[in-house]
Amino acid sequence: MAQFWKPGTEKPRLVDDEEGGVLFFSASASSSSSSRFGYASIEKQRQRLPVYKYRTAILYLVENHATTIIVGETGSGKTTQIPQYLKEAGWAEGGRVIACTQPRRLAVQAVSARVAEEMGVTLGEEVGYTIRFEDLTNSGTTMIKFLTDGVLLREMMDDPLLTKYSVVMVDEAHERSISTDILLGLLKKIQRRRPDLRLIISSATIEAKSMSAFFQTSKRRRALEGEELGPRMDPAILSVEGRGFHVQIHFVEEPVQDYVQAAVSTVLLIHDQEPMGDILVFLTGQDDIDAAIHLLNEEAQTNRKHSSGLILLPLYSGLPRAEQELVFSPTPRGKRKVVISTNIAETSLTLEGIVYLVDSGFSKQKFYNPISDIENLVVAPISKASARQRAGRAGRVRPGKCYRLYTEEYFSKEMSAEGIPEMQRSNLVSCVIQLKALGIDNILGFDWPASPSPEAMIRALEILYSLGILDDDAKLTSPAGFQVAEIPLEPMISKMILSSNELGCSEEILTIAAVLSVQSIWVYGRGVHRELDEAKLRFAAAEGDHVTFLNVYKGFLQSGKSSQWCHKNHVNYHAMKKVVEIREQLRRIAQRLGIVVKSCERDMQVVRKAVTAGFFANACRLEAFSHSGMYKTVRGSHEVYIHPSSVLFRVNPKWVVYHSLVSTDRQYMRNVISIDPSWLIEAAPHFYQHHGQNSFGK
Ligand SMILES: Nc1ncnc2c1ncn2[C@@H]1O[C@H](COP(=O)(O)OP(=O)(O)OP(=O)(O)O)[C@@H](O)[C@H]1O
Repeated sequence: MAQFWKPGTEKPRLVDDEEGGVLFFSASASSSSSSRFGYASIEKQRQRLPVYKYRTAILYLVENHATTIIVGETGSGKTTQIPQYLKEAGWAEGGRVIACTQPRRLAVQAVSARVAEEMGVTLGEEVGYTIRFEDLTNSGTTMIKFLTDGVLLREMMDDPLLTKYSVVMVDEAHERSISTDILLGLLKKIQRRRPDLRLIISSATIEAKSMSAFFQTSKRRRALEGEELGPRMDPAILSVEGRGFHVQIHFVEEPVQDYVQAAVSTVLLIHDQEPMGDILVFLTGQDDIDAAIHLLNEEAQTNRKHSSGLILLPLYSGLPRAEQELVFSPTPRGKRKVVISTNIAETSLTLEGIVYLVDSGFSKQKFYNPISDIENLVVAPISKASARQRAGRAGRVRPGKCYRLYTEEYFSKEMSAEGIPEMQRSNLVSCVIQLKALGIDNILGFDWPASPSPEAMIRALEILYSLGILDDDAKLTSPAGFQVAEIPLEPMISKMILSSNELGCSEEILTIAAVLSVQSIWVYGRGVHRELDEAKLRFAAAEGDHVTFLNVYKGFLQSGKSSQWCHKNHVNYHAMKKVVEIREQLRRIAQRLGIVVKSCERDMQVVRKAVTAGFFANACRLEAFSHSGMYKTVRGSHEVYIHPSSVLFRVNPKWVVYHSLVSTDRQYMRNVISIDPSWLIEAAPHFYQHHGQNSFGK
């Protein structure tokens, strides 16, 4: 096992701040920084990385084993160096390509840019990348290609044996996203047919033994498949010792009550007391991030001394590219960047100026209950593996400090070692459709690194059947099933888009699909609830949130996509720009699938019908005698409520469908639209009749 960061001996204490009464860390001033970091040519920097000493060993193992598992500290050089070693050793000769997958798009772009820079080539030529909706590779010249694991799965639809790749490196495999797990299962299958293909599984925080067990093939099978002719089929494990720069770890002495407030206080404390260097803060989502930025801005207005020179940069997946890229730009002299991020920045990224890390200890995670068929996005504690990855964003080009907003005792005794694989806590509708599209019919018998529950599988099959995506033999229907598999969105959204074609409202539905693909188009902040509610009223539509989104989108376009307009209306400018980007991409895909992009003008009934056609499984009915706004889900009879952020909060129409649920003290429906129950039977007769709930008395 790799060595991990040791908690610092120096414990910060929480003390009362005299001026503001907020709680601060009391950490002593940092030791010298960057003594080891001076100017060095890129070649020298590469040779200094811990992985360099293992170059020969890595190449030997890859040559001789079908699968090599590499565990090495964060920042030791796995992602940027190994693909280059492979290329230098000839694995990209003869038109073959070395692939390196990442769970996240941002990491794909950042590491490919870095590798192109190290190799002194133009990004998109010898080194390229592909992410959803964007391909920066050259089929004639690209030798090293970075891509998301989801994109590699999509490539398998056209080329099931991935014939153009000589090596596939599945990086950050500890994340265990659904795509990573499907990919691992399929790569294992491909290996049997392609002894020339090599796999590398890498991470700083992976359980190498269990991964190795997954790739282990029995001796009998090895003999049958003629191992003596090819590489050894038993996986090799290599542990890369050594780390970049020291990161001092600090824990709070007492648990914090409010991690957003504590994160803000810590940023201000670092700014007050520590030498220059940028700060990276991990919170859970756009709402937390907006709240933290709001608090820091308030601080700037009331107490300039505290916060002058801070440049605040949010970072989350819903942010438009241009805004995301600001986090990579150099910090102006005399300033300090504060990047406030979700776990999008947790793995793989090197942000050069980062010296200080603030870890809230939480992230938003999906949890699915196949019995109730309810999937929630909840704020939940992270695992030790995540905490180590977060700390590892510092100490990459100079020494760093990591402030954990949880106690050392909690970390060592209560935090789980690894997260639960996404496969075991998600709705599997998207996963099943992907496997079906890849021709895997026996999904229950598929060789998974961690098996999903059969209940979740059966639920998914049933919903896909009701959506008209699978037929009686559980095969993709033609054309609907194949079309839905082509659209890189949740199948329910894809189905909504297909239905909008028949209903003549695809213009509107593409906008709604784009808005549902970003986290929120509203600006949330502490103390601005009333202003936000008033702003929402300006756009609110009696039909519900989806129609309200159309009003906001129209207003945004009419304003000439103005940021002032957004500011005035509490609309998130970044999110709206992202909506415009995604909508354009969806429009192109829709046209390719033969969908006629057409507006229904003011007929919102067809828009609601199209939403119902995709989301009928999320239908709910208001309890007749409930004054508290209690709904019951039509399938399963679970108690749910309209989220206060919805324009239908307190309006409580009798029948609604929702897009997603969030769970706090209750189960709340987010993005809700009112419907007529007769549309449910129209949209999914099987689904409701099957559940014996076809009596929709109005
Ligand atoms: N954009 C960059 N600017 C400056 N240095 C960089 C950059 N990207 C990488 N590096 C240097 O290369 C080192 C290795 O980075 P790399 O991403 O290969 O490590 P890794 O072992 O894959 O880390 P992780 O497990 O965190 O993904 C970093 O620690 C840093 O010193």
